[in-house]
Amino acid sequence: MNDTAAPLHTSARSADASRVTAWSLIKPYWVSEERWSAIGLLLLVIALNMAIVYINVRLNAWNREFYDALAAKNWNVFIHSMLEFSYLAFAYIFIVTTRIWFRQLLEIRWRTWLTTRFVERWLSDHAFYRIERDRLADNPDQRISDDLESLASTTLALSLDLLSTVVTLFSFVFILWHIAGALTFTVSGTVVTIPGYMVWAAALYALAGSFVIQRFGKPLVAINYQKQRVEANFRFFLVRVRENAEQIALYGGADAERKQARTIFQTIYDNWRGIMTYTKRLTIVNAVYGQLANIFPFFVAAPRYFSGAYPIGTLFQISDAFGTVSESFSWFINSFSTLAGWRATVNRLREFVRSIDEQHTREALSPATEHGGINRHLTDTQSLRTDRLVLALPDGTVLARVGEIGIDPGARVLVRGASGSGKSTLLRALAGLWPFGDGSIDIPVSAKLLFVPQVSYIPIGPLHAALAYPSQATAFTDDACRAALRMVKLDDYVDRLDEDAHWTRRLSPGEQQRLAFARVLLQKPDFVFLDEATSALDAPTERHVYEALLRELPGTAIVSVAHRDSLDVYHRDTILITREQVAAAA
Ligand SMILES: Nc1ncnc2c1ncn2[C@@H]1O[C@H](COP(=O)(O)OP(=O)(O)OP(=O)(O)O)[C@@H](O)[C@H]1O
Repeated sequence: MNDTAAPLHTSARSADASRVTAWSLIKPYWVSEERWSAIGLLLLVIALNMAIVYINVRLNAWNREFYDALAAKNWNVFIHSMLEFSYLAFAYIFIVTTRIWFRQLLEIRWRTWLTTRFVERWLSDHAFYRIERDRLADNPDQRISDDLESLASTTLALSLDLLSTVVTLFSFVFILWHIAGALTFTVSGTVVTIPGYMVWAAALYALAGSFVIQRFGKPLVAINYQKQRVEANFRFFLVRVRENAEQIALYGGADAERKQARTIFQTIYDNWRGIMTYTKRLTIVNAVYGQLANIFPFFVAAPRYFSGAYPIGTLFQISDAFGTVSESFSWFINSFSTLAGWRATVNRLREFVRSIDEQHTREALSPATEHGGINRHLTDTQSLRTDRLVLALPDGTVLARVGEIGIDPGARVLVRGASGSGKSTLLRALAGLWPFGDGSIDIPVSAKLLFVPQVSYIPIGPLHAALAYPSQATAFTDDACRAALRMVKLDDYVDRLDEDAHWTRRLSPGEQQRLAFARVLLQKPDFVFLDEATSALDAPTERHVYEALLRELPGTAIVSVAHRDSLDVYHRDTILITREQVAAAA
């Protein structure tokens, strides 16, 4: 539907041009109105990270002093080392705790910002509706809750760790280079000297490990992506069973649901087996790498130690520095699965943003909109009018030729037609949800339109809020709500406005339809469209609610879709919708 009358094909072209990158997901927060507090927190966390690196450097030097004191049986230096260790350890504990607190604070602030923006975009311009109708992206709920949480936390973790690692690496390479010295040996009579040989050994050791891990761990990216999807599908299935518990129970559908649960869970199982396979391989490589790391530095440093180049304290200091350097080099190795999960998250969010950006593309590329689709204009008139309106399906099949209709204020119009002829589709087009077809619709710009489907959405919460929906609960006084409830014969609920409940489960379908009528009475729209809104009511109650509507809202145009003749008396005009193929076949 083309509310602004901009041609559909223009939005399709601009959507094609949009490219979503990981950076375009990360950057907006850091240049937003919250940027100064965000950057301030980030700098604080970085400073605390640097303080930890500094303490690690001090602890490394402490190794030499401590082990040399042990070897020399020097009590005074030993005690001094112990004291030094105590205050270094205390500072370490304090800084690590403060750092995690500020990092988590930054995380939740970033996530809040992201979530607000994503929810806003998802709920704007009917994106949430198009995404479901055209199946543009699966499980938006998971992307907004899990993926955004993971984007904020993992991006921070990875980037802050990377920075600490680089600083640690430089500090310890410097230490290792100086304390371990050069290795000199003779090959076929030629004297070969390798300066800072322990650093090269650590780098080679880590790079070899990285290479092997890369090879073994790469498929984890795709498997992790798949994992989030299958988990979300299963959760969605369970929620649907929960939401439709009564219908399933009445149909005796537990067996069917059990089979379905098994089938969907099988995808989780298969995915998990894939994860197990690759985790096993990664664990073997990591374990070999980790175990070797314990002895490798001693092995490499041994020749110079045995030649008497340095005392035992320095050997331990070298071993500690070597461990830190190779650990820093191998940061990529240890972070591989985190990185894989992060990439999967980013890909899912990119796909989601693209589906929002390109939500109009599917409509624009549909054969049903090649002449511009249904154009909906807001005009300065009193009446709602259609001009050469044709309703079609997304594949271009013409559903019904509605042509010209006019609905004046206070009109009473009945929409009739066989099941599947396109009556609800006509209401969707009038509501701006259905662009497929041709022609135009003029809507009075200042008119309030209200659409009441056969099954109304009722939010979980206090009855007052459920009645006021989609307005805020405060929009209507308690007295107004009570009066509306009485008018639709919901007297039992008059004193329960503050009661919190899952009203869709609590109220019978007929009561839910009466609640929807009470909403109409409260909202007082200029045009109300009732799509089989009394299908669950008995004849006297149907009469009662329609009479209340006509009496209370005399100026409101009432358009009802109905199969039953009982509503004829409340309407003056009829629109007959005839399905095109049915007519042709006849
Ligand atoms: N998103 C969609 N994609 C393809 N076809 C659709 C879609 N939505 C509706 N239809 C088809 O459009 C036709 C008209 O549907 P609509 O709901 O307007 O019928 P209706 O006249 O209101 O029927 P009923 O009286 O049974 O409620 C149906 O055949 C339906 O299957």
